[in-house]
Amino acid sequence: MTTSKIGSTVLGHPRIGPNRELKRALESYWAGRSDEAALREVARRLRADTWRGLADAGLDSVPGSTFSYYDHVLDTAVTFGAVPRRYAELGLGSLDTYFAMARGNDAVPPLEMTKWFDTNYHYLVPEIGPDTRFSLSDRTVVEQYREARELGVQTRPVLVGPLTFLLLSKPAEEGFDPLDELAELTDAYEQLLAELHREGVRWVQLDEPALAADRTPRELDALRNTYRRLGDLAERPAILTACYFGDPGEALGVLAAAPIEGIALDLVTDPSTQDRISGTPGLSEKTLVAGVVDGRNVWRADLDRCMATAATLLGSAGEVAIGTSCSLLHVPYDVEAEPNLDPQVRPWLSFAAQKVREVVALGRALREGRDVVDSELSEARIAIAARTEAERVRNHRVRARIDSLRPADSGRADYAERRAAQQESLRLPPLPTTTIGSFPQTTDVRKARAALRAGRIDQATYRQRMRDEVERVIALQEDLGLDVLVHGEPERNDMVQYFAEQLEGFAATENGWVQSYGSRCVRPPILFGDVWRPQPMTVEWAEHAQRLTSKPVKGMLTGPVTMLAWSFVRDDQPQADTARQVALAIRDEVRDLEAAGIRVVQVDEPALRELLPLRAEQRQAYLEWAVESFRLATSGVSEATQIHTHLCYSEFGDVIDAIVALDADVTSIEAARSRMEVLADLNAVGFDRGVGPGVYDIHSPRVPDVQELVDLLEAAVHAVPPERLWVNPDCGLKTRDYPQIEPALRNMTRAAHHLRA
Ligand SMILES: CN1c2c(nc(N)[nH]c2=O)NC[C@@H]1CNc1ccc(C(=O)N[C@@H](CCC(=O)N[C@@H](CCC(=O)N[C@@H](CCC(=O)O)C(=O)O)C(=O)O)C(=O)O)cc1
Ligand SMILES: N[C@@H](CCS)C(=O)O
Ligand SMILES: [Zn+2]
Repeated sequence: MTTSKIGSTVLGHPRIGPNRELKRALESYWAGRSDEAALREVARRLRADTWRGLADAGLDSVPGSTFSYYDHVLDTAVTFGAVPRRYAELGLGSLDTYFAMARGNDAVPPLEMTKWFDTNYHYLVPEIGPDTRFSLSDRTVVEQYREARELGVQTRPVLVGPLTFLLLSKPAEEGFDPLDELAELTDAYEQLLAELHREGVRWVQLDEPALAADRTPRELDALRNTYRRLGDLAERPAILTACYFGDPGEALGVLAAAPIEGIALDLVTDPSTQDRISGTPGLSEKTLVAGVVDGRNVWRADLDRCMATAATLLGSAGEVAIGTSCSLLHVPYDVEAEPNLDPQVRPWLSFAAQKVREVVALGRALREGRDVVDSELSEARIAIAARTEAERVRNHRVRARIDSLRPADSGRADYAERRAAQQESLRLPPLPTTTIGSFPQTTDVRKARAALRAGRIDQATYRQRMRDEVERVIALQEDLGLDVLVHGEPERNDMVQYFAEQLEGFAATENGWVQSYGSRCVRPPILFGDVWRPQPMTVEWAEHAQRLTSKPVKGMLTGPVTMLAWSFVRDDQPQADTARQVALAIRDEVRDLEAAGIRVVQVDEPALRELLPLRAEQRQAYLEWAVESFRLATSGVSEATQIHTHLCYSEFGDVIDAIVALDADVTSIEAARSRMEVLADLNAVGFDRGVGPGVYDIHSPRVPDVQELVDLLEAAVHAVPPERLWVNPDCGLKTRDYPQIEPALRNMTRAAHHLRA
């Protein structure tokens, strides 16, 4: 096989559309406002624009699978026939079967959704069982290659690699191991590779990010066997295996020894990857795609440093190509779409469009010499120097305050003392009922915010509408008989962005949308400098709500770890230092809430598990700063103030000790889908605080009936003494509608009253 060069490339691209065209088309189709043909047309246009844009920008190799109707892991499952029978039997067309797997419908719940490694993107978990018959069942990959070729663009199809696919899957039944099916799945990949070869595909990219996590000898053997088999196939495109989100460790040697043509490495996340390359035999014949441009953060690349890295690799591989560290899926489209960004910060940034240009410039510099891209190099140099030297980035008040912190600032009074003081202050019934914070973000609420942005209404009108919404939410909770109320968070566009917009050191974007799952997007704020809270951020809303009721209203804040996890964070200081600064800002807010008469404050940390390093050896250091920052944020109040925290996204096993160490008075935790198993895990580590295992899954529109809630609560009471048990949903209600949540919450309070009796 003669292998063409890769030169310069990106490993993947955003796909929601520069103006969220796909989001709108999907939601319109799901709501029955438009038909399949209209949706397919939007999709076709987005693909064409992306491929042409990448080719016109000068990338030597354009990734093919830059589009997905919902999720690329689901796409791979469908390609190879991993469609569980309950969806296939619905008798729907291919697109609606796909959406049934993604979203569920009246007849079936969706596949489980979970975090894509340590990112804020969520994928659908394939279910593999004895019934799964892998075969090349869907030829979208081939069709899209043809579609691009007709536009004059030669693309490199991208799929999730076979090992990562099975490692991310879950067994359809107990005792079944998806990895046992690797040989059959590899047959199906072989079939696809052969078809792609017949079409004229030159390179195919197989993503194996699972190699950035610890892998067992059995898994490494499976990797070896699979890539040997794929490599030995006579008629196939060249194979590029992409390892990203960290150092592939021993797996690099396995891949280097495999008969494949290329390996893409993430040279941003972990410095040890670069050191590993020179000591790895077998690379000298291969293409090495040096992932020197950060694919998941937004800082402008230091092109000189990237060039230096690429240059040191030149002797190690047959071809050194320039690439991004991972897919650009995790960054917004274009800095140019942000006219109102802070002008000082703007030149420091690079979104997908800018990153493509950086990769192209580096590719040319490596091939033709630095002179050909002299202006790009010097422009980058000026921006990097400006960012390094900017006084804006340092706030001396914050630094002095951090320096003066003492260990006592991260600890509260003894729990027994706190418990007594809180009982005295709150006088709650047994099994108190509450919610996690947000109530439905109705169209009216979002329209009011859009109107404010567009200048159609003024601040005062907007605020009055939000205050009216708070009144409705409080009245509803009174009517439902909940015990600890919330104001409902109507004024928040997002639980991270809302705070970032009010804190110094953060910049918010207007159009910097990044896909979180399916059609849902977020605009991660940009944390560029020392963090400072100029004034209270939530107090007036909590106070307003508290004035409307005699029940305690719970103040609602986002914790330091989650603020970092869901922002683009600075890369010029350790995350622990940044987290401490954010913690201080939250600490001040918690104290101000207390001073305003708020007796319960919840500090959400849903991303605690998400930021856990993929390699076990790095976890302890992370958990230490994560816990310390939460404690710093929450330890500034008296013992009578009850601190709650909330965690979602299950899989708490690896962070269970950290949950105890947070020292919150009450922890609400996702549990409905795992039938309360997390309670036993908490007991096993001696957790003795209040706990609210979520009793119903807010991710589904289904309304649970009283009996099933009673059953769940009975299971919970078996694991936790009733005086420690709280009753609440799994997570916030912002994505649901009132017709779903009213009966669900009513049933929840009824179930709690039943158990109390
Ligand atoms: C809990 N989750 C969150 C994560 N990350 C965050 N940063 N925030 C989170 O809450 N990660 C894990 C999970 C992921 N889950 C979700 C759930 C829901 C969404 C979601 O609904 N996103 C919204 C956008 C939210 C937002 O920013 N809203 C703004 C702007 C709204 C908007 O688009 N307005 C329209 C006009 C208004 C209209 O006509 O409706 C416009 O500008 O065109 C706001 O409310 O002001 C989404 O729509 O995707 C995300 C992650
Ligand atoms: N308080 C937030 C937490 C979501 S994880 C909410 O209720 O939406
Ligand atoms: Zn949650």
